[in-house]
Amino acid sequence: MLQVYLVRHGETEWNALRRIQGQSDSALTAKGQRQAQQVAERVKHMGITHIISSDLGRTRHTADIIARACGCDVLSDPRLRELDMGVLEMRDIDTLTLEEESWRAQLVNGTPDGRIPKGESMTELSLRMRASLDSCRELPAGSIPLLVSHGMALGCLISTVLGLPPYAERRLRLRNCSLSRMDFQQSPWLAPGWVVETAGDTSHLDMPALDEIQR
Ligand SMILES: O=C(O)[C@@H](CO)OP(=O)(O)O
Repeated sequence: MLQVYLVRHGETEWNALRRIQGQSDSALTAKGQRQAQQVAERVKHMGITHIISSDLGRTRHTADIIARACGCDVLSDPRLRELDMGVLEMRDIDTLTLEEESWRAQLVNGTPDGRIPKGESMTELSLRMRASLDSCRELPAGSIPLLVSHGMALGCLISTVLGLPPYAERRLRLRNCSLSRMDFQQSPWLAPGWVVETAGDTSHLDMPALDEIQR
């Protein structure tokens, strides 16, 4: 049975300041680097064979820390990037105008093809995340990959595997450096496919991590 581990990157400067990143980037804080070391300690004896990361800086830095502990190289997959949040990237979440807030709301209220201007829809996000997950099935037998990605991106992936709409990710709390796992199950009794083994586990972190809206 293929097991795929999923890690959200460590806390960043803009996570702590409540600024929207999307496909823009900010550096890991000291706390974020410590979180990455702690998740690395947790997984280093799990036989991870491949570390596959979004190509954004915050995920690459987290992946490099995990890779050093696991003795693996990091492969880059841009399909694991965070949702493109268009014109709202780099903005402070708390100072959006009513109109801007209404664009953001389209991501979470099920508006068909809803998106922030110049940004990406949740359906587009879920399709590219699912394609990245599915490509793990092409790795050699016995591989145990670990994917390093983002809060909305991983939430969207887990939600859609469960048969929920992509925006159900709002109902999942995936804190910085939380660990999740999906298995691809071939069973004569159950429909073959992806199964969520665990989501958002932070038991390896020694201090509370922010959730993605830092409340
Ligand atoms: O892009 C962001 O600001 C947040 C949104 O949830 O995602 P992440 O910190 O996981 O990249």
